[in-house]
This record gives sequence, structure tokens and C-alpha cells, in this order.
Amino acid sequence: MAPVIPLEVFPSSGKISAVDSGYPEKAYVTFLAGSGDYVKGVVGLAKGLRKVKSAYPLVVAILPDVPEEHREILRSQGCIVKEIEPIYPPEHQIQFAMAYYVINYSKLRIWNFEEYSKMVYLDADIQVYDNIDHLLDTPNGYFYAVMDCFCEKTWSHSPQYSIGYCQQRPDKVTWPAEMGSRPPLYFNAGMFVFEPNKTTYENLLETLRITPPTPFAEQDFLNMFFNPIYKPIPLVYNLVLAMLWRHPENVDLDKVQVVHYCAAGSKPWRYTGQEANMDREDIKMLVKKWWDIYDDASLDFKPEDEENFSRPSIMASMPEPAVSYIPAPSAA
Ligand SMILES: O=c1ccn([C@@H]2O[C@H](COP(=O)(O)OP(=O)(O)O[C@H]3O[C@H](CO)[C@H](O)[C@H](O)[C@H]3O)[C@@H](O)[C@H]2O)c(=O)[nH]1
Ligand SMILES: O[C@H]1[C@H](O)[C@@H](O)[C@H](O)[C@@H](O)[C@H]1O
Ligand SMILES: [Mn+2]
Repeated sequence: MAPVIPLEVFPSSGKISAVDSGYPEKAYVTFLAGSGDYVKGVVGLAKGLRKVKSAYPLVVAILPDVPEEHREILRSQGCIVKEIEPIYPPEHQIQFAMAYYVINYSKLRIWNFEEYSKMVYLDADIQVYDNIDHLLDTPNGYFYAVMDCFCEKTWSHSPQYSIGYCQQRPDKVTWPAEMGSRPPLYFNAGMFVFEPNKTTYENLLETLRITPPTPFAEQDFLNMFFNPIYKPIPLVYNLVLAMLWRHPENVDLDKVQVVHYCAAGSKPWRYTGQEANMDREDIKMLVKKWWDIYDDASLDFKPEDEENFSRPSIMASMPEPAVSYIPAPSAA
């Protein structure tokens, strides 16, 4: 089993940034699709990164269907907006855990952001509550992400779920020999540290072309592709909310730096408190914490913020190079 890297190996305030070199070769990146309300998640994230005084900009990889008003909101929040072409998996009859997961294959385009040497990807439903810039100083050659939990109903299609096995508590249920070898460590793809690279990008697209889609879409695909270089990092870098009720013994909420509002009903901008577990005090507290940042006008982007990280404005406005992509499946 690959070792979990203890928190202590990361310098606590590693704010060595590319500001010194005058070239922001590192950045955060998120993904935005459609004209719905996920744009609020990105605005919240941009403000959250500002609050923790991140030295790096937030790039938003957007699909063509993001309306101009939303692009403008993101730019006015200091984000670097980069349009990407969608990527679809090969045509196949498949039931995704959530129907909309199919759009997430487009995330693979971020490996083509070669003007950055290293990036931290964060879903739009993630908020940072501490500075995590040091993740951009981790040794190259690895794919860093937090191990997932298999206990929620979204996993009901899986053999793990059917026998109650979870890698967060691997000794609770012994993996039966007749089911073959234990599944390899599996990360949640809402947060990861990676290195954009043309060769990796081309390999990703080429491999996807011959890989049938599976329920967790690009998350499954990335797990398969990066398995040999996957290094688990502590869950404080991506608290999948279900951990609070599935594995409370593994969570020290005071130490959590990054919260992933992925549990059903937990997206702060849609929160009603009605769904299972959503009336918990810790959830209410975390949803309020997200709103406090989103509503804080003092965290809105101001032009002088730009001085905190330089960025190549010419590049930011350049369109993505045209790349051919795999056509949409009719079943999607
Ligand atoms: O209408 C949408 C839906 C999704 N997204 C983007 O896609 C991301 C993934 O969607 P969710 O956050 O709702 O999904 P989950 O957190 O449940 O998904 C998890 O599984 C997915 C499988 O495709 C991805 O790997 C995702 O990164 C991982 O966190 C969002 O954060 C957002 O960045 C949009 O922009 N618009
Ligand atoms: O990516 C998914 C998603 O974030 C779900 O909400 C979560 O329950 C799963 O564990 C995860 O694999
Ligand atoms: Mn998410």
C-alpha cells in the first residue's frame, strides 16, 4: 500500500512563489461548465484563495457553454478564464453515478496548460480555509490527491460497497480472496496536484480513446492512469463531507484546510438542510463558513491584488490551441 504522506513533510508556509521570477508558473485551476449556479462555487473559491493569501492565481477552465456574463464575473474576481473544448468518452452504454459526470472528462484539457509547470486542481464545490500553496512545492513526478471513501450510495454500483469495504477503514471488512486482489488505492478527483505536460496530455487523450467510460467518469479514468505515481496526501487537503459521518475517527475538523461540499445536498449555494445528514451541526457550520466568504465584499478582487501575483496577461487572453476531440456519445 502506498504510504500516506504525513502532514509534517510539507513546509507550513512555503510561499515561495513564481512572483520572484516574474512568471507565475504555478497556479490553481478549477473547471466550469454550463450556465447554472456552479459559477457561484468558482467565485467563492476565488475569494477563499484570496482570504488565505494565496500567492498563485486561479485559472478557470471553462466549456464553451459558459455564458459571457459568467465569464465577466470570473474575470472581475481576478480569475484567468481559459476556454477549453469539451472531451467526451468513447461511445458506450453506461450509467454514470451522476448523469452530469460525463462533462468532467473535459478536465483532461488542463494537462495542456503548459505555461504552468505545476497546478493544484480544485472542484468548484471546494473551499480552502488555509493557505495550501506549499502543495505546489511538492516533488515532481507524482500525482498527489486524497483517498476517497466508498460508503455513500453513489458507490452502490461497486463491489467495495456491496461488501461494506472502505479503504478509509481497510481492516473493518476483510477483502474476500474470491473477489481477487484488493482494489488499488483510489483518490477523489475533486482536488489534486499535477504537472501539465504535452506528452502526458496526449497520452491521456489517446488512452481515453480506448477506455470505456465507467460510473465515476474521469475520476475512475485518472485513478487508472495515474495509479503508478499516485501519492495519497492527508485528508485535510480534501475533506469529502461524508467522512464526517462515515469515518469520524479519521477526521479532526479543526485541522481541515480544504472542504469539498460533494455530499448530496451540501453545495452551499443550493443548501436547504433537507437531505440526509444535512441537519448536522458540523455541516451547518461549514455551509455558513462558505457563505461568510462568498458574502464578504472585502474579498472581492481589487486591481492592486494583482500585484500579489504577476501573470502573463498576453497568455491569459490567448485561446487554447485548437485540438481535435472525441465526438459526443449519443447515450450521454
Ligand atoms: O453543472 C455543472 C456541474 C459540474 N461542474 C464542475 O464539475 C465539477 C464536478 O462536479 P461536482 O463537484 O458536482 O461533483 P462531485 O464532487 O460529486 O464529483 C466528483 O466526481 C466527479 C466524477 O466525474 C469528478 O471527478 C469531480 O471532480 C469529483 O469531485 C464541479 O465542482 C464543477 O467544477 C460545473 O461546472 N457545472
Ligand atoms: O467523487 C465522488 C463524489 O464526490 C461523491 O459525492 C462522493 O460520495 C464519492 O465518494 C466520490 O467518489
Ligand atoms: Mn465536487
